[in-house]
Amino acid sequence: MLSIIPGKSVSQLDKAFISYEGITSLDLMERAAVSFCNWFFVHFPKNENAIFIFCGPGNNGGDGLAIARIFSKTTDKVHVVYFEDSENCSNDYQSNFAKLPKNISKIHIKDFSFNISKDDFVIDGIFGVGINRPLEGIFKESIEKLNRVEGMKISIDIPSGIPSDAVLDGTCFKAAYTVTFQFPKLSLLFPEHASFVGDIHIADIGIHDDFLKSFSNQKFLIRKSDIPGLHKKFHNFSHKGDYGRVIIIGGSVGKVGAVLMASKSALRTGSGLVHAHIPKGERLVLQIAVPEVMVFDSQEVQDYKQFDAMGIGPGWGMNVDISFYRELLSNYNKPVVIDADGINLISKNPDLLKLIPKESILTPHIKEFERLVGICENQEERLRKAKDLAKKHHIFIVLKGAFTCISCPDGNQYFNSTGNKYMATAGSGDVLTGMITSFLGQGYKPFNAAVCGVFHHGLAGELASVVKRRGLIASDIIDYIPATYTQLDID
Ligand SMILES: NC(=O)C1=CN([C@@H]2O[C@H](COP(=O)(O)OP(=O)(O)OC[C@H]3O[C@@H](n4cnc5c(N)ncnc54)[C@H](O)[C@@H]3O)[C@@H](O)[C@H]2O)[C@@H](O)CC1
Ligand SMILES: Nc1ncnc2c1ncn2[C@@H]1O[C@H](COP(=O)(O)OP(=O)(O)O)[C@@H](O)[C@H]1O
Ligand SMILES: [K+]
Repeated sequence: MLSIIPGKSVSQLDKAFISYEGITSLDLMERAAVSFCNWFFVHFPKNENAIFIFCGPGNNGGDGLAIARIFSKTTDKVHVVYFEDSENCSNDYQSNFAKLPKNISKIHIKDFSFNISKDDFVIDGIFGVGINRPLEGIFKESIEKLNRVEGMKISIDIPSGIPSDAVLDGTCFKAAYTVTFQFPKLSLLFPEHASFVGDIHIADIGIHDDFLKSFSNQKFLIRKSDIPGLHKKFHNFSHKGDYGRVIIIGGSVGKVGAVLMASKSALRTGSGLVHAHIPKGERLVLQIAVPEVMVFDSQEVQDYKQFDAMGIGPGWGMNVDISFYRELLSNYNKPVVIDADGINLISKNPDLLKLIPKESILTPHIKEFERLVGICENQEERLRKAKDLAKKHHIFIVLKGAFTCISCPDGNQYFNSTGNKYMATAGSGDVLTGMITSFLGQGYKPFNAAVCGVFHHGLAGELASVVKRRGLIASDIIDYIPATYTQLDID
């Protein structure tokens, strides 16, 4: 897992790393600039347009200057727009300013015309993680002007204005891309910043994972390379019992599709035996749609303990016999997955919270989460409350959305890196419920089930989006679950 370091620790990290590597801070800045340019050249291989690089007074501006120098080797159309005289800027800024070649034009921001055409590049090196107050004066005015001009806008490390760990207060540069160094800054993952951050690329500057870990703040990004090691291996003589017997409990008149999608997803994720518990009158449709699923109503299930895992809540409605739910949670002594109305019912009956088996996984979207913990001002507050809830009740909270966050009982928080906007469609949460339930039933530890669930779910969505784009529906995600095993080379 990739550690996410708080902004205030970045300079300590920097110092420790350069002394460990035996390099200077200027060398590290050069690595950052080279890494940025490598990304740029791959992304925009045929660039013949002007590149305007806006450099603030700190090391983010220093990065901008080093980038300008590298660009100037291949084009004469590089313009540095600066805010402060070099002697008032950081040391590494000054060194890079002194190294600027002659073919780069240097313009003070006050003399800049903001005459930028739509094919030009606007590179934002105004502020990085060192920002410590909302923008004012010339910085605010310039960024507001830049947000109005056309051009391909790219931020270095973080869009100028966003604090690295908190929610934006005031003005911010609006980037189409953010090329961030070594790890994503926490605030890049907040929904409030989506329209400023654009697409995120993590540029490697050679600080290895183990080194980062010692500066981590219990926050991590889940990467592709983390996933294979979390999967169980099954031998060639495995039988369906080894792959788990699970049940999805939910459905109500007109909402049985949610159970259908969750149970089909559990099958596609690898469950050996999938059962569905839905109201009696709704059985036929599910049986016809997914004949592999065994369908029951509550009278027919004698003992829920026979199941290796349960997924509770898809399409359940609020008209549920709460004493049945209470008994279900009280008598089952293994972790369960709770989603949708399973969560909403807990919000209405908070005494249920303490009955949830330890290490269970709750998968709320933002609204469901706020029903549970109260309205939150922003993502910062949601993350704080998710962490507290997970610790207090010894459960996992999977707060869904872009960069879904898994809060763990030990206080760690893991952000998913797969998925996309096309997955914002009815039923995609039911698919996730089925997938996590399936992994639990296959004997995965709850943490591994949650991480594999969100990662494979997002990856299935990405694969389906290649052909479906805005037309993607939740069933398409299910169809692509098997392909995620191929992608990750998991047999
Ligand atoms: N270890 C790393 O991650 C590396 C970081 N580097 C770069 O260094 C950046 C951080 O550099 P700095 O710490 O110099 O921070 P910044 O470049 O963000 O600038 C901080 C400076 O701006 C001033 N300032 C802060 N908020 C202001 C505001 N609202 N109005 C006016 N002035 C304000 C501060 O007093 C300080 O002088 C990173 O974002 C990244 O771009 C790279 O050079 C290389 C390695
Ligand atoms: N913009 C997005 N980027 C990445 N994933 C997304 C995005 N929007 C939605 N998702 C994912 O799709 C799923 C939606 O779940 P949910 O809101 O419960 O949908 P539903 O209630 O319709 O089933 C979640 O897993 C969420 O993380
Ligand atoms: K920036």
